[in-house]
Amino acid sequence: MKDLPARRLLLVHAHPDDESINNGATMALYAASGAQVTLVTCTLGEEGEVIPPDLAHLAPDREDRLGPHRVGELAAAMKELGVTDHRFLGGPGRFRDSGMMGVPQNRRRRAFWNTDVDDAVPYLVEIIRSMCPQVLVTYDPGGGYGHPDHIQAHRVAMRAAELAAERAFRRDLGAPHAIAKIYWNRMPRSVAEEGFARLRAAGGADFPGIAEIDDIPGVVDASEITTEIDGTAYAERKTAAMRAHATQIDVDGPFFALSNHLGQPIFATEYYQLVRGEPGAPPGEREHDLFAGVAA
Ligand SMILES: CC(=O)N[C@H]1[C@@H](O[C@@H]2[C@H](O)[C@H](O)[C@@H](O)[C@H](O)[C@H]2O)O[C@H](CO)[C@@H](O)[C@@H]1O
Ligand SMILES: [Zn+2]
Repeated sequence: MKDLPARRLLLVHAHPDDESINNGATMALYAASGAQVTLVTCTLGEEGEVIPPDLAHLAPDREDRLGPHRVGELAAAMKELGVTDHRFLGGPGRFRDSGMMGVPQNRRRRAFWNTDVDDAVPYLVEIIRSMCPQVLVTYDPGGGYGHPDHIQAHRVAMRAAELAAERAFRRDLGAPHAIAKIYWNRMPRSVAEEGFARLRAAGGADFPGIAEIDDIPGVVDASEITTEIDGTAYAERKTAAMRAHATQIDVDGPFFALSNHLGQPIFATEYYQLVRGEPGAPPGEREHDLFAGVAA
């Protein structure tokens, strides 16, 4: 197909930091294998909190310069993962971070949550039709943990995947392309529980508290998991990418905390649920490759 790499993976995320937390090892693994890894981030994370005191001036209720700063954090994180193709949906700053569910920022004019899905979708259709991914990764319908921008990123990603394949939809955005496999980010509850047991055994690391399992995005029963990607060889790259998001993530060895200072485990094996396309493993067995079963 054109002169594109043989394997092409597209990830759609809401804020700079989500990609490293959810898929850092997977992205590093496929980038190292020569696949094209394209990250689309829907906002700049303008409404985030700020962990380092010396950067507190960037906050949205102060200088409101957190968005541009996080663009730099994302670039540093991508360098750690070896990912060279990362884009903002509609260009940097088109859709603004909406804040947590229920805050007044949800209703701002440019808030991603306040955007009609069909106004955002064409920007992603154009990307899909230009890089022709065989695999798409995004959040489940609940956005992993209910953040409005995560829910909206799910909606835009799923709708764009559908319309990108429609022959009658906006041919000015490129030739139709059907994505072979679509996955949602998931975490088996049993693995999450084991991770928190490790954190407690380590005395909670250096964090003042420990997060709850339901703070981890996409936790489901292990029976829902179709695919696990063993990124052990890329654990240090994932951790380095998470450290690069210094305004949002505080890393302590194999553990981290967000700006709520509640410790969570870092997982080098990352889990997925195949929701569109044919599984690449026998019934009852998990895939160990997102491209399993995809025609070369
Ligand atoms: C991982 C993620 O999606 N982070 C979002 C989230 O940030 C959280 C938010 O600031 C919350 O108030 C804190 O308690 C929590 O610690 C943060 O992780 O929401 C932000 C605002 O929309 C967003 O910028 C950030 O990327
Ligand atoms: Zn997020």
